[in-house]
Amino acid sequence: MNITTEQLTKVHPGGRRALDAVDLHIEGGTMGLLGANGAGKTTLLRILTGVLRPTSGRVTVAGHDLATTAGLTAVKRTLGYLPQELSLYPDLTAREFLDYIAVLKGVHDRRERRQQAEARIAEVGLEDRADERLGGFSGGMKRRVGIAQALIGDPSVLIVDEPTTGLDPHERMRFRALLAGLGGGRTVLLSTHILDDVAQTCPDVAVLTSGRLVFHDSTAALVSQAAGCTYVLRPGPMGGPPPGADVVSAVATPDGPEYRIVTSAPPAGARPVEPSLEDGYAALLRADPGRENPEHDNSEVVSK
Ligand SMILES: Nc1ncnc2c1ncn2[C@@H]1O[C@H](COP(=O)(O)OP(=O)(O)OP(=O)(O)O)[C@@H](O)[C@H]1O
Repeated sequence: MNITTEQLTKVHPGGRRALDAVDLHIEGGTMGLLGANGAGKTTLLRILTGVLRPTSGRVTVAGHDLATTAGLTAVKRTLGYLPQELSLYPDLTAREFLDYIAVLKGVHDRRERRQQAEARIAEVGLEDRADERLGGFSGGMKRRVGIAQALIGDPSVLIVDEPTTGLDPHERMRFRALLAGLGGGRTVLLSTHILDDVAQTCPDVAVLTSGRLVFHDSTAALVSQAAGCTYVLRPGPMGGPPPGADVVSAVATPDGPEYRIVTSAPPAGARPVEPSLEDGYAALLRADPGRENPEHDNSEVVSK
């Protein structure tokens, strides 16, 4: 199912231009959405889900125009959303909560609701815990319930906002495996700060910077942004990273720090290495003048 935005712009109350003429076309499959804090990711997701209205521009999901009441209703039926902050009722069991969400989504037949809840519980692997109260769930289990509620109605578009933030490494791995399994036949849009999540689950990726779409291509193409400019450097115990280079990581070694850098002017002794997604992302942002302050210049006066 495809999603298209044309010249999509959102100026929030107070004048913050969170999205600036974004033209985006997603044909299907799983796409990662990256960007610094305040880059506009959540604003974009909230517009796509119909929670927020754009200031200008057009959004269509599977050909339905979100600006029309009929289009909005059709899109809400075909779309599941896991927001950053999902309120779970601690006294409800997972099964009761999913039943409640199904009621909110308009599933009035009790037997159908039960079938929906069972199917989603199985899909996210919570069969053994479905009758426990949500208040006792771990962070990872809560995210599974979050995905399960988004899947009620078997939507063909799934939008997920920073689902692995705060999860421990094992929970994150399990969650990634779950997300990868949901992609078949669905369009999944995953917003995250965790580049590994994108590297592991998303064939395609888009990057927002200060509300502008600065990249949309395959994840491999983002990695290759750093081809020929990624190095490892050990400057010795007293040495620091070379000025002008982006330090992607620094490892403490007995001989002093080892820096992984992205630079077009490698210092003597720098060893070239194969780039990762982190390197590619750093290389992309190097070219962006607003990278030091993602909110630097996108305020404007809004006239009423
Ligand atoms: N309701 C609002 N009212 C006013 N400004 C807002 C509102 N929501 C977001 N903004 C501003 O719009 C910009 C984009 O915010 P948004 O939450 O979309 O970014 P983000 O990329 O999701 O950030 P993060 O990664 O920190 O969640 C920010 O400058 C933010 O402060």
